[in-house]
Amino acid sequence: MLTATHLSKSFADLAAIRNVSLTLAAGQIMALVGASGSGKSTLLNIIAGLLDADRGEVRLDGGLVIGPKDVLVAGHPQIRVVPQEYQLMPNISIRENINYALRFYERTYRSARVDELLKLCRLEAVQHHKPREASGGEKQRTAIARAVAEPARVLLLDEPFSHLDLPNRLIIRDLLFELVRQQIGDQPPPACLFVTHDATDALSIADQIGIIQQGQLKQIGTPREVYFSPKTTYAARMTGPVNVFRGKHLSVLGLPPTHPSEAFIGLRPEHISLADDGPVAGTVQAVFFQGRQSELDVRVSRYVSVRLLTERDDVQVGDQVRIHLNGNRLMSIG
Ligand SMILES: Nc1ncnc2c1ncn2[C@@H]1O[C@H](COP(=O)(O)OP(=O)(O)OP(=O)(O)O)[C@@H](O)[C@H]1O
Repeated sequence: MLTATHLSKSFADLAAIRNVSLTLAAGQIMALVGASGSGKSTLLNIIAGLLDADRGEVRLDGGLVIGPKDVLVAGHPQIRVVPQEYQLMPNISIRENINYALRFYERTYRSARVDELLKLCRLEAVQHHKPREASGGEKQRTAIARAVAEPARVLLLDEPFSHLDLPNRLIIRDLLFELVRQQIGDQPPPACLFVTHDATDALSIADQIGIIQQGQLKQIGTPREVYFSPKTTYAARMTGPVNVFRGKHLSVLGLPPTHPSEAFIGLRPEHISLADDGPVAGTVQAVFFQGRQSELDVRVSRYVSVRLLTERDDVQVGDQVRIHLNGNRLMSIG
């Protein structure tokens, strides 16, 4: 069990991390989602024992994770970090990069373990390539293989999806999913924490999502809890497309006045539908094709437009449509 308690960290007069606490159990994946500059990397480095916190502490299974100022070599042997820039050794092959992490092990075991990791991380075909000959996805997978080569209790990843195309993002997602279920010998599976500014992958893979804003952990919950019950507009927007309007707009949207007029209300696009007998009329302003469905912008009054999802593919800009909003899915977001 990893626990961070009341962590704070300032750089000069900038409070980068403010009183953050979290817990993460073995075999669990947590994603910290936040905008650029919200403090994600700073928090990750403190948890890894690579940066000293000003206040608070990190413990792994009860033992203190000591910051760099009090140890000879920064970091914790059971906490592995996959940095954003991979930091592979450039002059040796992918196989040798992974092998290096196991250099203190006996040769036969080492070779078998490297083979296993190359297979798991789908790197067999490129194992003899140098990092510069590898794609971003392959480098990312090499960095992950290297990090988990020895059994670890915690795997920390900084923006593991950010530079990758969709197929590679899916490979990494599946790989992380597999890794936290893998037990080596009698060791428990690792806990995994990653930081990201894009919640798409986080929603599909994480057991817990934390929303970080200006150094504060504003909300923590399952992906469904945070997605469907965000506490703030920021949490709603960080986790996906959302319509945000005021209580006073409910009537123009065909809904009863259940909220104070200045209250912010959110409604996900999937909870608004085109319906021939819908109570609200509007004009289609934009159509964004997304494959299985399209996202439509529909203007319902001079001041109110909504975004909705439809599987219909016969709708065009300028069409007059009728819509239905699912009032049961309104989210109070402050
Ligand atoms: N070593 C440092 N010295 C001074 N300020 C720093 C240092 N490291 C981070 N900061 C500042 O702390 C804040 C949080 O930075 P951090 O890198 O943790 O954010 P982030 O959420 O990871 O951002 P990004 O998504 O852009 O990587 C930023 O305002 C940043 O400029």
